[in-house]
Amino acid sequence: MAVLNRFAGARAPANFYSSMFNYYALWKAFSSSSLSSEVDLKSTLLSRSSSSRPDLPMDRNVQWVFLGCPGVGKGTYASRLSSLLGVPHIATGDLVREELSSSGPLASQLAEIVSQGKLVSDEIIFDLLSKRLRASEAKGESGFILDGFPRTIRQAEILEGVTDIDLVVNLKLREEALLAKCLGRRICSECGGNYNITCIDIKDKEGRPELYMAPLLPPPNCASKLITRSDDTEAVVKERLRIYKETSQPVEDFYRKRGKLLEFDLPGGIPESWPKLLQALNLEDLNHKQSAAA
Ligand SMILES: Nc1ncnc2c1ncn2[C@@H]1O[C@H](COP(=O)(O)OP(=O)(O)O)[C@@H](O)[C@H]1O
Repeated sequence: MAVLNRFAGARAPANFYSSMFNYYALWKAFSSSSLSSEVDLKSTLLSRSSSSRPDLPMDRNVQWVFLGCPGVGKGTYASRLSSLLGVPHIATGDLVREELSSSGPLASQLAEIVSQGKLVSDEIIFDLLSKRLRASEAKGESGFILDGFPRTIRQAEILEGVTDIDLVVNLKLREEALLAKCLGRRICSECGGNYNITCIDIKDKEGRPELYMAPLLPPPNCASKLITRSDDTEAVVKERLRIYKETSQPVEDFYRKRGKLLEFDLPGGIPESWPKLLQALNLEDLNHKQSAAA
């Protein structure tokens, strides 16, 4: 249970609450460019932390982050782990798409940014994330697995300043597979299920399979309702990959230096990768117990 104890060790460290003033000091460091939405995120996260006050012998749920290039499968694995651990899976890309499909005031601005593969401003992201965290708190949820956030060093610094992240899982996959996986991605317009019609089959020099990922085909009731994300075109995916390398890859180093990064090379599709990921996270027993109870 080494990894789980170290990272998922549910109890907040003893100095977590006494160091809140440091968080405030750190927060103030950003205040020259401070945005009201950042303040919202801070107060939301602090109020979530204070719901497990140190004088109450209460554990808190995991607070994890998933990093990785577009197409790597962050959503797939983060969502499976969130069901296993009983915490919400919060994907900022989903929050952006929900806002986009609403008739809210931000929709047209977001449509333009997303269609070019660019990053949305920190102000908008903090605002969407704060709202989402408040909604989950109102439902009595605690902990989270963040997917797609933080994506810049500034976002990482702000998050680090307002709450304790236990573990950052960095999913990695060969570059050749990423573009193909984005282009093969399909979503059921009715249930929101994620599928992939691409079969990745990369051979080594002797023609042996080096990376094989079977397609993830939809069940018959979703098959006629599949849609493609508007930003999953070749030109936009290439731009998202470029921006990831330039702006988001430094976030890996940020967490590596803090000893929070768990690198995970995907060995193949879900059948090969999921058990290995559970092993790396020391969650095999929990998975077995839940499967047996189901
Ligand atoms: N943390 C973030 N900061 C800025 N923009 C974001 C963030 N998360 C999502 N977005 C916006 O939403 C889009 C879709 O995000 P996501 O679904 O995570 O895509 P990807 O497949 O590229 O990881 C991004 O291209 C970006 O425009």
